[in-house]
Amino acid sequence: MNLSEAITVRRPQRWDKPMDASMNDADVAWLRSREPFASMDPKSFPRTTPLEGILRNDCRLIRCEAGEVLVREGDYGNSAFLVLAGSVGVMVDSLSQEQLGRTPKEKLSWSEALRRFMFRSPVAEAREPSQVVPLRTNSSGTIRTLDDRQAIFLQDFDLVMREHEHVSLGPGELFGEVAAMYRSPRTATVIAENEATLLEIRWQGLRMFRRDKVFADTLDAHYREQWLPVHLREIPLLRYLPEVNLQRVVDATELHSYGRMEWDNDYKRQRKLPLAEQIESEPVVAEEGRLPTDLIIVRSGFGRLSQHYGASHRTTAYLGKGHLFGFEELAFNSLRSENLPPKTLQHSLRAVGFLDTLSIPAEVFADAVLPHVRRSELPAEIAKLITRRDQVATAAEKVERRTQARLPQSKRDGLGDLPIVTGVEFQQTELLEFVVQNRLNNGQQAMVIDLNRCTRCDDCVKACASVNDGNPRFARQGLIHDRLQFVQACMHCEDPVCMIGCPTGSIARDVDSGVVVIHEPICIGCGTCANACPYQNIQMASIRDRSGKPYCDSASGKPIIKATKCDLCSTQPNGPACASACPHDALVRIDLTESAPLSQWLDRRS
Ligand SMILES: Nc1ncnc2c1ncn2[C@@H]1O[C@@H]2COP(=O)(O)O[C@H]2[C@H]1O
Repeated sequence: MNLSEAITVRRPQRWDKPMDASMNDADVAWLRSREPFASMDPKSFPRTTPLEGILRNDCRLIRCEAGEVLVREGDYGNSAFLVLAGSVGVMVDSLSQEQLGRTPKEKLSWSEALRRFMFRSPVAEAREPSQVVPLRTNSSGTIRTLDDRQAIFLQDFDLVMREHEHVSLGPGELFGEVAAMYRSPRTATVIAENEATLLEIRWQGLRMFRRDKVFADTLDAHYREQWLPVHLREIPLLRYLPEVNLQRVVDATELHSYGRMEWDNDYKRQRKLPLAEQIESEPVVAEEGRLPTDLIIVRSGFGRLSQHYGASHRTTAYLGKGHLFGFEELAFNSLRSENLPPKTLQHSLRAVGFLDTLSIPAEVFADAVLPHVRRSELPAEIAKLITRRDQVATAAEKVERRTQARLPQSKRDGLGDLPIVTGVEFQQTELLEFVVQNRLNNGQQAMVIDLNRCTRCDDCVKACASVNDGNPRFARQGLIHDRLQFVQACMHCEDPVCMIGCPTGSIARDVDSGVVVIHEPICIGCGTCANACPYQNIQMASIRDRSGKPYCDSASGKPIIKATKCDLCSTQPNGPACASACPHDALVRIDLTESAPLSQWLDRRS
């Protein structure tokens, strides 16, 4: 290429779009005079991202009023908040969905489902008035515009604060850092107790502030003390650990982050790369052939397991939240007899998009964790190894008692040479690679069609429309691999990017079922979720009444718009209409966050 003909443009910069364009020099100077920023050493920050720059571009000042719901338990969010003035209450007791303005989706009875079907409106996207705006009962929240924001308020705020235990946070205290740093659901609802000023810090800024050692250490110590024990206890392997052992694990665990949290922005570009290049571009967490040094637990994000295959790599499985890496190798190494060489890692682990891990050092794993893992939770080969070792030990004790002679060590451990299968055996490598490449492994309820059986009758689409206001929540289209079509319908993702930034908490995950639903009365139609969904599985729809008249906003005269998507027919007595309507058993809703369900489904059909 002749460079003299090139068109030179300024490459987009990280701070081209500040979080709050109205943040000015005076605001930044004022913030710099307050803690924790006053004590931060500007020299800790690189020239390209100075402290003042982070304050100006990654933060915004928010004024809130008593009763405003600032974050809701269970939501996803990517910012934290520093209290500058006033106070907020962190609700120790969970508030009900109704108190947060959401209407729980309850299953309809068969008769009610039938009645609704019979009397459904001929108008597409028809809604009753109660579905358009929140019911103004005493317990529901109301939406108000505050400055340029849509804020949701608790109506019976005084009563809620009196009746529910809460912790008050005042000036200088930070909240919302758990979800912002670790991409996990909000652990509590936080409400403004009075008129308060907050500094909202988006996660990129929060990570940059960690350049200041005191700030980073404070944040880490707080996480380690308050949240790490909770997160570790959620991992099945550590469920039965005595308290003292858990504390040992807490003290020794290291936290690591790989890749970029905004994976959703990158993946469309990356998936066009040839596979080898794609894999090479992924940050390596642990490498095949090396000795395992830690048990790695996926805290959030996604990982790819691969093995060398000729000059390239072959994907063998993918990992998601809660999955373990290196377990079998570490267990083998700690149980093996001395005459056997230690096992090296059978796979490499790479971050796909972003990956947050917890690493438990090998010796802590061997001493404090492995002895307390239930046999039923161990891989069969490892359980066998332990059983054989215990049998030998018991036999040795008997012999010892009888003969008073000591059994030689080599003999006692001599049954360790059992075959150990490490990692996940997988034949459908190309399918796995396709799933990871297109980040379909984010889907907990992906819609997959077996094209060998599908006759294109569209009964699935028609069934969806019949239970969804005359408008199907998907079209029979989507990525195809071999005989499988991965349909563009909400997958109820493990990492629900769509839920980040919803200003009213309208899009939320049902705690029991894991289904991501939109609570329409509090949806303000801003489109944040639809823009954020990396798979374009959310549509914005103008809504009407049963006679076909559009609803319009009384203040602006503009049509009322609502976000719509598949809700997995969570109110239907028979589950997802798409799957039940398929006359050819060609459509399935399937969990793609694990490799196994898809391969098992395919095995059953072949
Ligand atoms: N028991 C608690 N004491 C103080 N703050 C809490 C407590 N529980 C939760 N929080 C804060 O409330 C926030 C809710 O959102 P996050 O989970 O992102 O981060 C959480 C913490 O910052």
